[in-house]
Amino acid sequence: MNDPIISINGLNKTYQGGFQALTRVDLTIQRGEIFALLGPNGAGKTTLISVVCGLVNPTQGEVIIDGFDSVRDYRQARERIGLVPQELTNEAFETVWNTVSFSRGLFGKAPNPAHIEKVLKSLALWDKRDNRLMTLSGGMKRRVLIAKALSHEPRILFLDEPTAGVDVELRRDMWDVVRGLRESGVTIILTTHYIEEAEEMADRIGVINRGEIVLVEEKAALMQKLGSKQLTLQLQTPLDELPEALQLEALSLAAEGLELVYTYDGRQAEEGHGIPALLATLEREGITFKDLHTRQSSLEDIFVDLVKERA
Ligand SMILES: Nc1ncnc2c1ncn2[C@@H]1O[C@H](COP(=O)(O)OP(=O)(O)OP(=O)(O)O)[C@@H](O)[C@H]1O
Repeated sequence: MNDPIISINGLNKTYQGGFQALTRVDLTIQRGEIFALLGPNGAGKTTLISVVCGLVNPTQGEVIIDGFDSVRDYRQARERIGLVPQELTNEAFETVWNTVSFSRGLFGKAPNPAHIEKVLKSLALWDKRDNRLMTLSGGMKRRVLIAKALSHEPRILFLDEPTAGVDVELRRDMWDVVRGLRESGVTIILTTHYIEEAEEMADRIGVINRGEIVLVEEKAALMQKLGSKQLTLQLQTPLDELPEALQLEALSLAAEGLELVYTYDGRQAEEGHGIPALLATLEREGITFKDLHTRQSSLEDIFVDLVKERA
């Protein structure tokens, strides 16, 4: 798949006062994907999104959105983007319908009640269209934010921490909503602190640290490449030490000799992880086990490692 909807080329951003928030950022977002941007606090996520949305000017470099330059062709570029912020601002007394319709007007688009109806229905807000925002639950308010961002029919949706501070159930609902949007052809870029969220939803993952993109990878490939796996065997009888045939770097004893732990990475898994050989050796050595389990390192482990390495 190579059909970029956003191309970010050689982007630098130095704020007034001299702080460099982005350094040589190159990034391509493909049409129709869900891209998750991860990074620790202050890494530059908001700055990057703000530049892409034309809210902050780049110091160097360019952003092309669906063929339009974010600075030179600001209006056309901006029109293609919906930005979902974290919080609703100051519209407590407005109704859902008016708020969402008004957002569309801000983009200079002619009213289109049929579109607003479609958006509200897709976000399960149709029954609430005449409610004032102050009477909505937290989850509904968040969906109103999405409805507002979709009101002008953007092709790209930025979600800034879409589930920050919401409970687990609501988070799952939100994930379903986002997946539904993607089905409808919207390209989605989300920032999140919840690695589980990226793991659950993203097609590709980008990690930004100290203003630099340190990694961009298909989620599946990332888990394969960087994730390690562990096989733990619970032995029938404890071992004081490993017999010579089992003295391998990847093997260790744990739980006072009652567990044999075998660690291998994704690449080894692809090449044949050596588990059959290990089991054969155990049998030859007369070592029996009563149970076994495997564990795979999560995206969270991978992320922490990556950011730590570069700190
Ligand atoms: N207007 C500004 N002027 C000067 N420095 C700024 C400005 N806005 C952001 N910064 C700095 O740029 C860096 C990146 O900030 P940014 O808000 O982009 O990070 P972030 O990754 O979104 O962080 P968080 O996850 O905490 O929201 C921070 O060090 C911040 O202090």
